[in-house]
Amino acid sequence: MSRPVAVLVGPPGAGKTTVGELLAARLGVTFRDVDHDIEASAGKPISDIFVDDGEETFRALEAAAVAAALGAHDGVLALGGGAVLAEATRAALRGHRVVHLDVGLADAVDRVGLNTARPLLALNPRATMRTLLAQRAPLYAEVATITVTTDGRAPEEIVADVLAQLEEVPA
Ligand SMILES: Nc1ncnc2c1ncn2[C@@H]1O[C@H](COP(=O)(O)OP(=O)(O)OP(=O)(O)O)[C@@H](O)[C@H]1O
Ligand SMILES: O=C(O)C1=C[C@@H](O)[C@@H](O)[C@H](O)C1
Ligand SMILES: [Mg+2]
Repeated sequence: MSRPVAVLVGPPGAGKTTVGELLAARLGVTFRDVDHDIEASAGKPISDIFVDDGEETFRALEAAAVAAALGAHDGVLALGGGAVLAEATRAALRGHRVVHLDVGLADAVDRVGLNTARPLLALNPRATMRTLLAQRAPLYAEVATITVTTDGRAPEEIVADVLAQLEEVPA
């Protein structure tokens, strides 16, 4: 049984994948992204899972993939932006070092752009992102042991902040 050195959560565009890869490199550990795990198991992109099978099926696959990765990965683990919606996942995160990458509406929309790989944001990205940030803020706060703001900051600077805060939080 392994446990991640850090689990990254946050909205789409927070930089979980970007910062997670850099953080893992700095720590000399491997990086794993639950979104990629789900795509590998399903054999298709997340956008196709949403279209073919629906969001409810995706969320069930996601909760199972998070539970599996939490028990099997000892590096940096990034969760999908909506993983914290599942109560079971929030419970499973207790006792882990969970880093919330916080991002405001303007930066999140800028970063996500018009990328249709994010099915929830394919229509009206700005309004959807605003609703999503408001609904999920309390959930990210509930699971986080560390919160790092990412607005207007380069990934390297965010990683340095995460590393400094990780040193202060017992493993
Ligand atoms: N701190 C940053 N400053 C500027 N651009 C960034 C920053 N972090 C990430 N980006 C860019 O924003 C986009 C989204 O980043 P990334 O895919 O890492 O986000 P994510 O949190 O993993 O999103 P998702 O939940 O959709 O997987 C990418 O194009 C990335 O290069
Ligand atoms: O914010 C969300 O609900 C999502 C974010 C992505 O990471 C993917 O997990 C998927 O597109 C759903
Ligand atoms: Mg990502």
